[in-house]
Amino acid sequence: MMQPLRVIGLMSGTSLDGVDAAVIETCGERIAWHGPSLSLPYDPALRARARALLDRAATIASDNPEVRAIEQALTARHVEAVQALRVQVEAPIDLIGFHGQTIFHAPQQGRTWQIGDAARLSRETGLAVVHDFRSRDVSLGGEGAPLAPWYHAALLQGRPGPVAVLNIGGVANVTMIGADGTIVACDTGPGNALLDDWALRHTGVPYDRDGALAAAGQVHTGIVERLLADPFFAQAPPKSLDRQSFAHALAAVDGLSAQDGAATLAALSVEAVRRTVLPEAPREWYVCGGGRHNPTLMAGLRAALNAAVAPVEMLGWDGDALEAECFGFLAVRSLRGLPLSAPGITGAPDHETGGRLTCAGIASPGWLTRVLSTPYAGVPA
Ligand SMILES: Nc1ncnc2c1ncn2[C@@H]1O[C@H](COP(=O)(O)OP(=O)(O)OP(=O)(O)O)[C@@H](O)[C@H]1O
Ligand SMILES: CC(=O)N[C@H]1[C@@H]2OC[C@@H](O2)[C@@H](O)[C@@H]1O[C@H](C)C(=O)O
Repeated sequence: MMQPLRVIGLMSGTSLDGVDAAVIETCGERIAWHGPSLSLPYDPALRARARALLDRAATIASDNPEVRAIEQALTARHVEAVQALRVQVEAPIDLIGFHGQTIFHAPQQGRTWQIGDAARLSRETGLAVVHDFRSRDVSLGGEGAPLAPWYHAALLQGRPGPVAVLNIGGVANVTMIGADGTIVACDTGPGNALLDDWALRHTGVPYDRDGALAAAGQVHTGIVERLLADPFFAQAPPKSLDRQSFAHALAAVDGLSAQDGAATLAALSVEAVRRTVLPEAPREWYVCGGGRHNPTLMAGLRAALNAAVAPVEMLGWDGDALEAECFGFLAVRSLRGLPLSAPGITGAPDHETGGRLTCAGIASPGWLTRVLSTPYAGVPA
């Protein structure tokens, strides 16, 4: 068994609220230690600039000066996150897993785009960086997302299925571990993104804090049903979404009161989860991501799913750090050539690895040889 590496995982999700960073010790198959974590918010101006990119990312060139300027500003925030976390850990860090900021995701066009300057991150921290986790999967015909399932499976090891982990970020995604350990995963639909955009427009606050707006409104079920008629919802996994895939839902609720619009968008997110086509009905749903802080979404899920629904804290996990930890875990898997995806997860043709290593300005670390020569012990049960 390989000695675990001490890794900082960095995730900046589709909510565009900031960078989550977490320390994890792992060999890429098991988790030896969950270290400290933190979140560094983007300032509102940076968030607004990044948000503005999303609507035009499909047609912008990769060397567009605004993209590159935002990329540098985001990278600087990631460097700060690493430095802030490092002072909390006495022992040295071996590696960084750097997701980057997704600004466009269209696997059917062979394209997924995460911005972030891995070479700068490596140079300014003096650490090796694994990044670009999704593009190999997409180039092989996979969805490139979700990639958290191997981490969810490692966390759930030994827990009898069928059990589901639901991440409610800007987009929501589920991992289901079946009774025989089979992993099936996909994005379920919008998570918080539509609610965030709606709340910003109507209240000036970029999210529906504690679900208060939605709780005070009426669900317009006709609109929810019309939106759910989109073939995405009846499609079996694998499938994934861009943050903007359901931006037209905002137009569908236009004209409703702030409360009714929020209630209707929250119901869309919940109903999309309920209708997700899974091979087995999970008996337990464990929820991570910012959406678990929204009591209206959580109450909706409890009412809609014929199963136990609880935040992942019930299992002793940290639902705000989970995705950042995940990219630390996947960084080690990438170094070892272990799968990041699989046919039942992203629709990749086989168990596929991915990610790229960037070491800018640091000597070849001794542990790298050790990692690369450690045989893979097998697919985690
Ligand atoms: N107290 C709260 N009440 C309601 N919503 C909340 C609360 N706290 C966080 N959220 C929601 O969680 C979001 C942030 O969630 P999270 O950090 O999981 O998203 P992300 O990682 O950016 O997304 P993704 O998983 O899609 O990449 C906020 O934008 C907001 O919508
Ligand atoms: C393309 C992309 O960045 N997708 C994200 C997004 O945010 C949630 C959902 O959509 C999920 O598919 C994925 O992130 C998680 C961490 C994943 O890959 O598992």
